[in-house]
Amino acid sequence: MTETSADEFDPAASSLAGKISDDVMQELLAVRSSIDNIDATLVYLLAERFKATQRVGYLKAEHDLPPADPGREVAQIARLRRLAEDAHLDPAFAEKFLNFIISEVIRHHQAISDNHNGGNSNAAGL
Ligand SMILES: O=C(O)C(=O)C[C@]1(C(=O)O)C=C[C@@H](O)C=C1
Repeated sequence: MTETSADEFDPAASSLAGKISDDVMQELLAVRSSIDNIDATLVYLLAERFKATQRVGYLKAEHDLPPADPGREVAQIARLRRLAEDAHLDPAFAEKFLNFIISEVIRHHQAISDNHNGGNSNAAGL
């Protein structure tokens, strides 16, 4: 089987090795195991989201629609802020995070559109 970068991951890697008690290190590693699972899930979720937005990007390019839809973004942000509050997550962080993702999506949409229109801009590597 081909070795992937995930196979090289050392879950016990730490700058704290040898500096803290074994008990504390064991507890830290146990919590980090959950963090690693959550981070992996985030990567898969983001990959799925970008697959979906790529379809939107092609649809928009084919129909000559602008990459950004500010009205949609306002609704999305208001919704995510409400969800964040319910989940006891800082709504300002949720908004910043969504804006960060959306700005990357818009960059991808722009690259798809430029490509579709015969340009050679390929900022998003698409
Ligand atoms: O739904 C769209 O129209 C998209 O292009 C997707 C998306 C998003 O990432 O959620 C990105 C850009 C738009 O401004 C709004 C939303």
